[in-house]
Amino acid sequence: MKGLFTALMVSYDEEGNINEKGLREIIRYNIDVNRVDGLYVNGSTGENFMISTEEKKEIFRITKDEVKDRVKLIAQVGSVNLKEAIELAKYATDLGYDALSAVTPFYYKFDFEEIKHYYNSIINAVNNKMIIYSIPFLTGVNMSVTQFEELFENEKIIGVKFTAGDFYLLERMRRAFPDKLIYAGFDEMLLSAAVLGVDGAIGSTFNVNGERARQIFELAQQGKIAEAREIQHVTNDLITDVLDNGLYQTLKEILKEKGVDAGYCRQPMKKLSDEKIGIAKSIARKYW
Ligand SMILES: CC(=O)N[C@H](C=O)[C@@H](O)[C@H](O)[C@H](O)CO
Ligand SMILES: CC(=O)C(=O)O
Repeated sequence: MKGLFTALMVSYDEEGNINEKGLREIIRYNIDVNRVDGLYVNGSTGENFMISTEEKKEIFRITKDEVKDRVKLIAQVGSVNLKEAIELAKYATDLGYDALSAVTPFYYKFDFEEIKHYYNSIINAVNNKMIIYSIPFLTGVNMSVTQFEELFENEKIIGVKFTAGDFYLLERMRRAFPDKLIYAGFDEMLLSAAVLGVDGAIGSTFNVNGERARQIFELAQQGKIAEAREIQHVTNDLITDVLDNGLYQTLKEILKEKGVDAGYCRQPMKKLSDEKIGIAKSIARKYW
């Protein structure tokens, strides 16, 4: 389960319905061109927190059907609705997903005891493994090394997707948990995280920039830091341009430029203006 995982985008049509043909094209592009080791399905990048339970299941089903066993699959099932999270955990496990992941429960200020109960309830309901999805800038949930340690006492909890810029905490986690899987979550900090010894990375920009991400990660592992840094610089020029123009919408427009029917984002995310579509197209020309 080590390596690079794309946080999979989902193609929606202009009315916000899942475009199955487009989703399958995005999946194939990730396997054939980005050549990632796996897909992280129904994360933030999949616009998971704006869709229904049935739609989440449909995306899990289509993705597994398209991938078969060609790459590893992680199903993000986390939800403030714990019953939904358990239902999705069972569904994805039955489909044959290699691991589950769940975002820390958000919106209400759950205390640690509640968070721990949430993770153990999900993973103990199924015969599968759990990767904690920690993304404090969106959830407001910050956990300490000691709290991660308490969660990791459950052997079915095998790792964490660490989407934060706190490299002190990341180093402490690597030191404390040499046998757990740590995935870097911010693509713009991939090199720094790789130097600290993460096992892999999960990223939205890998939908278009998988090849450069691979180079950064592997060069870092070989100790070729100066070379890796040059590729991180280009990658971050790209990421800065994408973030300035609207993250998920721009990634979808770039995919369209590459012939992939990536569709639109789900409302309330807005459509890009014609001007911004033009900028997205120029980004696609500039970096490829
Ligand atoms: C919220 C979100 O999309 N996070 C992604 C994964 O953690 C990242 O891949 C970022 O999108 C990316 O690093 C750009 O900031
Ligand atoms: C990678 C990431 O944050 C996500 O899509 O869940």
